Amino acid sequence: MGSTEELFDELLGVESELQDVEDQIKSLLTRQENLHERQSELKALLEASEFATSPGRDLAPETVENWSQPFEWDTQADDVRFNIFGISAYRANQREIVNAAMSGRDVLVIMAAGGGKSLCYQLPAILRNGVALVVSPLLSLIQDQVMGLAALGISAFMLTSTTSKEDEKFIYKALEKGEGELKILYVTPEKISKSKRFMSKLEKCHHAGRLSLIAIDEAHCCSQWGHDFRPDYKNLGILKTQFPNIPVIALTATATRKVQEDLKEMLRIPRCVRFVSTVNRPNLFYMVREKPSVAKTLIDEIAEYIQMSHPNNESGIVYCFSRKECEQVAKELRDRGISADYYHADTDVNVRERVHHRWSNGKLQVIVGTVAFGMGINKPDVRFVIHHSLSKSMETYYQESGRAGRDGLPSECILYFRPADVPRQSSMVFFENAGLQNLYDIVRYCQTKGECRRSAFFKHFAEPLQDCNGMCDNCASSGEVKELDVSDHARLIISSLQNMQDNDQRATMLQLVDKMKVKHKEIGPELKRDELEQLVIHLIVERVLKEEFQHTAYTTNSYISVGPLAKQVSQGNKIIRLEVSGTKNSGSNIISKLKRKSSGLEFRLDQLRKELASAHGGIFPHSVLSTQQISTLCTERPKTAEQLEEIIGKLKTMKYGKRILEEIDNYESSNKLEDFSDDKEDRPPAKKLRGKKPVMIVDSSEDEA
Ligand SMILES: Nc1ncnc2c1ncn2[C@@H]1O[C@H](COP(=O)(O)OP(=O)(O)OP(=O)(O)O)[C@@H](O)[C@H]1O
Ligand SMILES: [Mg+2]
Repeated sequence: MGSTEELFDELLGVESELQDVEDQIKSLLTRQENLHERQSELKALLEASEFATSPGRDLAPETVENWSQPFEWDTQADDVRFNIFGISAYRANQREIVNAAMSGRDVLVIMAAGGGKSLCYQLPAILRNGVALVVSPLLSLIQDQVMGLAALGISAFMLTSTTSKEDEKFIYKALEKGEGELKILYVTPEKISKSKRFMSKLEKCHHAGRLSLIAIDEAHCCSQWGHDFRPDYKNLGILKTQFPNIPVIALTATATRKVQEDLKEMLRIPRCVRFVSTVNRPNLFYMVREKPSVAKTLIDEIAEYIQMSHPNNESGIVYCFSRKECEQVAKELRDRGISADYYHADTDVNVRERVHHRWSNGKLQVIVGTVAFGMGINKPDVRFVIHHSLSKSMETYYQESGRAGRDGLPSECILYFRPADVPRQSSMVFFENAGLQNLYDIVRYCQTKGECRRSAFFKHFAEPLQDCNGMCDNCASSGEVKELDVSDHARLIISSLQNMQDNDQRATMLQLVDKMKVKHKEIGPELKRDELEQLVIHLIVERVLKEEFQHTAYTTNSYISVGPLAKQVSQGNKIIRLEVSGTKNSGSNIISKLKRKSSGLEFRLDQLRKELASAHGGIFPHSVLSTQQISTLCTERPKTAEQLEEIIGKLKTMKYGKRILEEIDNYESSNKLEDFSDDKEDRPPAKKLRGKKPVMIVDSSEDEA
């Protein structure tokens, strides 16, 4: 036996080795967990892509039933669609969905934002006898819908915390006794799970055979895998249990298979007819811009884009990373003459609603918001969505950018990317389920210079590729993309990092790049600072490096360390290539091409719809005329009520026809006169461009009716 001292020394050694082993076990367990997670994700993706490419599937309804054949309600459905809704033709899958619901089947509708899901349940609700129940997650969405339907003369009500006693009485009477005219009733999910009184009235309505259908809008809120999970949505399965013979129509824009399967189970509609439309939004132009490192330069660029491409006050959204950034960006845009305001979770609810309302009515051009400005956005004519910083995943970016162009007209989605934004986001999402994985997916999207942006969405949602038709910067630009072999740079980065790690030092991305800036010159080709930053991010995404997180009392910092694939690069088994643009910033050419010119008549009809909307109780301008209808009116130029009816249907012609025809007539006469002078169309007043002195546009108080 050795001396006590020797024993003690050995004990220390063993303890330290044990600690080492425990650390290794911990890190292996984390790795195992991550791998399991990725494994199941990959399996789900594979399954989805097998499903997507299996013969006979072309994104059409998967059942053998033929929902496109003639049905007995065709004529009546066409009449309501055109003469009440003013919609001249069905979009993809709409007619089939209406037919399945009219046939009494449960239906699951997956349709991209703006695809026209509302019509799919509103039309059967009008055609079927009785009251349709619609569950929707947000008060603001419900209010918009009820107001829109009221403008069409459809008897729609909502039962929420804001409903007056009088209306509540009317609704309960209508449910219980069938008195009064009630066609569509909107409720929030809380009503179903929390109000016994409501459920008992609904029961009576059903018992008397007056419950026509149940629609569950934004149905992805049921699923924890969706992006807007709402606990009260979990209980909606009770509707099918209580009313098994009433068709349920669940609608969502979220495409992942996992969420779809979850929905079927939670809503208890296992045998529903499923209609999946493509995730593609062909009218959206996707583009990624290099984000200038100086904040002011970036705002100048954004302001210039808005003023040049959207000079007629066309609506837009700017998404920012933080609340403070929202406030700053909104102010800076105002300083440059753009009517902008901010929206985030810290703003007072009433102020927030006011901002949203002014924007919806076209009185405010731009909302600068955080992700909190989300689901309640119902505005169809958002012409641009700008991301001041990257989103946290492809899914979120798809949702946020997808708020543009819901009316199907060309709109732009611009994302400003710079590598330094990656650690900012990653230190927020690293603890989320697959948070880093999701973030790195969108980073890959941003860094791609040679591949179609759309293809990233198709891959993400496991859908066969479709043509982009030049509707993204990479497809539209003829700018040359060079691929550099930067494996030597990568090796240098790895060895420096290894060195630092061995000396118990660590570096953030910026510190690492600073270090490399000096060192890498010897190996060439020389990379610029921003290219070195791109490279470090590229290596993280490729798992050659990895981010590690350190918490302080105030913040979480991201440090870079050597990742699982570093060895392969060091040993020369993996080549690292970096894409760099041949021509710098070819995007600006595209931005100037996006410049829009609207005709004088378009502007006049836009003004008219705003005026008519105010005069008709402050409904939304797009409820009077959609932007698409305005553009048809500009080309067709109807002269009689009959001609107008062909375009906008009976109801709208009856309500607004006289004024619309007058406006077109006035425009034509004034233009005839002007034809003799020059083609000075009566265009909207040009917006003041940035001068030496900042121009503040303060919304006048007459705005608010
Ligand atoms: N067949 C159609 N033809 C022309 N416009 C249509 C048609 N169907 C719907 N629309 C219009 O498209 C716009 C978007 O419709 P809707 O609000 O129903 O979309 P959504 O699928 O519910 O989108 P989101 O997921 O964003 O809620 C509306 O202005 C609507 O009037
Ligand atoms: Mg909708």
